[in-house]
Amino acid sequence: MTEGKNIPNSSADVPFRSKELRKQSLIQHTGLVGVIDEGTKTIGFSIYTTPDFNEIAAHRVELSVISPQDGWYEQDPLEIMASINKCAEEAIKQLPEHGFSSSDIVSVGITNQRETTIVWDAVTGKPLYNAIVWKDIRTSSTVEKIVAKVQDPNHFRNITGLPISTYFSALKIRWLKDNVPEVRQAIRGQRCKAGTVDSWIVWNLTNGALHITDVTNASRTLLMNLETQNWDPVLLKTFAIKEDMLPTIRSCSEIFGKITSERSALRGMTLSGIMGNQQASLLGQMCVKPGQTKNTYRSGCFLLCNTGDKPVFSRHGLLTTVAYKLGPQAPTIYAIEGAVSVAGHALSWLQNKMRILPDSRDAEKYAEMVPTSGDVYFVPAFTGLYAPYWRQNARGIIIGLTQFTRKNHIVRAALESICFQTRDILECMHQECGYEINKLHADGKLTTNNLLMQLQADTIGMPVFRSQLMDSTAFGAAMCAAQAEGIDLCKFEPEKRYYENVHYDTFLATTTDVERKERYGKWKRAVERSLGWVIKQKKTREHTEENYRMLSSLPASIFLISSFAMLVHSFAATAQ
Ligand SMILES: Nc1ncnc2c1ncn2[C@@H]1O[C@H](COP(=O)(O)OP(=O)(O)O)[C@@H](O)[C@H]1O
Ligand SMILES: O=P(O)(O)OC[C@H](O)CO
Repeated sequence: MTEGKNIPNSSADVPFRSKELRKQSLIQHTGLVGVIDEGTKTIGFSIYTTPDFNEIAAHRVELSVISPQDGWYEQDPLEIMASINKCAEEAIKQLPEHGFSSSDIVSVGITNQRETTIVWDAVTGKPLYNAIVWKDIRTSSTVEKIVAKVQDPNHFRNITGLPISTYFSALKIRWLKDNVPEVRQAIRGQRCKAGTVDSWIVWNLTNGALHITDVTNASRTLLMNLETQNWDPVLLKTFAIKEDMLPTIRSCSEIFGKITSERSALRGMTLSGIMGNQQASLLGQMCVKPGQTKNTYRSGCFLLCNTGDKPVFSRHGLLTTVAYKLGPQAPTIYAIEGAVSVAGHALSWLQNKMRILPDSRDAEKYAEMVPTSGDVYFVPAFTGLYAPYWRQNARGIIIGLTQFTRKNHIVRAALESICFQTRDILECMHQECGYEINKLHADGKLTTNNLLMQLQADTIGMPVFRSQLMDSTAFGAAMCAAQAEGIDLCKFEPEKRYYENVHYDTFLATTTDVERKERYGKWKRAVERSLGWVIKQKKTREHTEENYRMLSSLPASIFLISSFAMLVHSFAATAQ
């Protein structure tokens, strides 16, 4: 564990890849690569030059979330496609000012929020329900039932690398099958297709010609066998899912096919990369050697540690996942992952629900107004806790309040909660892999918060390297798409710094071992108190199939109004 003085900015004058650098570049460009970056909150399309990977054009839009009841998160699959088309169109419009046109785009890659599940009708191409988002916990009772039956939440861990949890796609597909009559009907008629968001995007962009996914996304479904990298018959049987509903599993980087959708400005271009967004940012952060670790700070946090060509199976609740497979014949590289379900989302909550922050971007300013959190600890277990606790029955707490507590202390405690949760996972990774993790690569929107980065270094006692390429995700996906055989826009050689425009800011720890131990001990005590709060999952009216049938038989407007009323009700309840 390193200690030292804070060196905030090593290259602060270059906030992100500068236009000047691009102009001076002597590199002979080999073509452009476009990336669809479909995140939970934001959808974007970015265009990079190759082989130097400068982002020369981008457009991003926010994606709405539908939350019909507590713990349910849905998104509109049609809005996802419309947003992708909009972003591609707008980004392409920016090309002429850089001396390029859309015909220079040689290849397109996709990177997406993982686990989120969509089912659609293969004949009409229409979604049969909203996308069920990864953090949705409507399947809690099914998880409980399955775990009770197999007697162990880790029953499938040696096959999939994952515990049985609401997080993964298998549970969501099963729920859709059990609760949505249209889905059952489509299954009976053999017209039901299911997949993660990448599959939905590819299906739409190719007018239904391709139903595929890549091995990183497939490894998050709880249906893929990590060894064979095929859908596993035992798991398909357990969740009663037919293989013909599921996409074909491919590598992350190969020529998949042409974009044919007349709605897309990308029509005629070649699709050659697909990666789950957290794996893409691992690649984008150049964490290509065993032991190299990154954390992406967004609504949630996702820490991945590269474990090389052998999967490491966790004993402490981390996930084993495919990191990347850069071609059909390329070796499969694995990672061990810990996810923090509520990171930036805690700030959004303070902003939108508690209204003690005007904007989550003000968190730094507010937290800096107090020297410490005043011994306040905030465990944002809104939907339970993920790794290493895996406790669905935990709920959020703010503890240590006194008459002197101000909102600034709570904001600071929210930032610290992100750091403590990160430390929880790093400690586990160290125990699981035995690697001496001695630095942390950081990216994601939240990393613009300097105080958060400093608190992170202070909490873990090791340097934090913040990528100035805030979007390592899209960057990783661009490299993946650009190096596909037959495209050959670049060779993936992380040692050769084609990517020399990637700058890092370094934050060094300023705390002592004793201070860190004391504060972390208190965090652990706070977590203890948050566990087991939910005694029994309440079966609300809306959970029942009968009620779903009733709602779906109502005219859409009434359904919308009733959903809106529920939403208003929940807002009102939280505002009180
Ligand atoms: N400048 C910022 N400072 C602090 N928090 C931020 C900042 N920008 C975004 N956030 C937080 O990051 C989260 C959104 O990150 P984003 O990358 O857009 O979303 P997602 O992870 O959902 O795709 C929000 O929860 C917000 O609170
Ligand atoms: O879109 P993000 O950044 O919230 O990422 C979501 C993850 O892929 C879920 O596992």
